[in-house]
Amino acid sequence: MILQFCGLSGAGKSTLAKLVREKLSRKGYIVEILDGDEYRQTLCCDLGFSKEDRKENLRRMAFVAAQLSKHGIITIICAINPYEATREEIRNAYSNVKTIHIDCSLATLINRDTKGLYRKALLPDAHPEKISNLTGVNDPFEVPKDADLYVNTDHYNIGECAHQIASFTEKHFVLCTEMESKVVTNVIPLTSYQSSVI
Ligand SMILES: Nc1ncnc2c1ncn2[C@@H]1O[C@H](COP(=O)(O)OS(=O)(=O)O)[C@@H](OP(=O)(O)O)[C@H]1O
Ligand SMILES: Nc1ncnc2c1ncn2[C@@H]1O[C@H](COP(=O)(O)OP(=O)(O)O)[C@@H](O)[C@H]1O
Repeated sequence: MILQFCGLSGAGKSTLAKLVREKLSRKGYIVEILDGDEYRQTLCCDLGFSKEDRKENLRRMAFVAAQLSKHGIITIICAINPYEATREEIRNAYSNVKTIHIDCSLATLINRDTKGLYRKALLPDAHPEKISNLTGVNDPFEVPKDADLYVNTDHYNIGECAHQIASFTEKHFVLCTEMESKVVTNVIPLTSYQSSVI
């Protein structure tokens, strides 16, 4: 299973992914997080923030996610993932992909500004520290029309949001042997999966 998060910087993707991993691990699930921040320092260190580069970033992350997902690992793609076409491409390319929109208002994000990115993006154009291409400020975010789950981190606290995602994941988790080809065979009930990993 692949959880394709999307949402603006600071919306809570990494925080919630870690908490969801913690909650699900306690129940015997194996969860891996592919974090955009980490991938951009390693596998995707050649990429910037143009539309094409973001698309390529997601393509690589989705490929890795699918490799892990084939083995029953719940894999969270934790990236801004701003374009509908890219999200759709990932949904079409791999099996059991769920899109989770981690939403938060820009006003709250500017207030949180955990990485100082919003301050820099909002500087005057000529300022030497000014950054461009910050999603939600000077780069687009296409709101998903058909997210499988919508989580609002303005209105719900961290614990409540993590609970919403973990419950959703448990409800939709199936372990298949032929994930990639979309031929869903040998669906193993969770109970036998859990007893085999514990
Ligand atoms: N324009 C710009 N300039 C500098 N830094 C930026 C910019 N946009 C994003 N970031 C930072 O990069 C982190 C990873 O981005 P992503 O890989 O998730 O982006 S994308 O999915 O490819 O659109 C992203 O991580 P998060 O803050 O966790 O979302 C940001 O810290
Ligand atoms: N309901 C919430 N869910 C997730 N994070 C929240 C929430 N409320 C406040 N926060 C805070 O917002 C920040 C989100 O940062 P982070 O998880 O790194 O976001 P992202 O990965 O989307 O860039 C953290 O400092 C976190 O404590």
